[in-house]
Amino acid sequence: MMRRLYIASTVAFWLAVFGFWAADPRLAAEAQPPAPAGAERSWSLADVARHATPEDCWMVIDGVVYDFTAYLPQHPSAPAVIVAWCGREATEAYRTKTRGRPHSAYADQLLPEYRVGRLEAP
Ligand code: HEM
Repeated sequence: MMRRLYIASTVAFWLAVFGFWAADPRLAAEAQPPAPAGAERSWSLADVARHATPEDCWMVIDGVVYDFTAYLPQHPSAPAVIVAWCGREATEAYRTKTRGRPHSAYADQLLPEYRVGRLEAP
């Protein structure tokens, strides 16, 4: 009788251990390797133009598409200065701040966080 109880509880223990292991979300993450670099999404200018409001603001800078919606409230200028570029190709505006002077290296470092893909080849 005790022997059966011992075997049953041992089996139950290891089943529980296996169950927690199999349910670990980190395993699911490992099962799906990150998308290869070439698999980044491409967007057309028409796609970008559909995100042209302060509540949904995409831009293209140097062929890269960014979603700056979350950044807009942090931008140091008057909102209108940057919002005017939502939904548009904004490389020149970014390079010159529309005032003939470039953004700082710090500003450049912020860009990758907002990247959502590349502009598709014409
Ligand atoms: C594309 C349209 C944009 C325009 C027209 C624009 C314009 C400006 C202006 C007028 C200023 C304040 C005046 C000055 O510092 O000279 C400024 C500052 C700044 N902007 Fe922008 N900006 C744009 C996009 C961005 C983006 C996308 C970022 C970063 C994600 C950014 C980051 C900053 C930062 C960090 C500053 C503080 C000064 C500096 O570090 O250069 N801006 N911008």
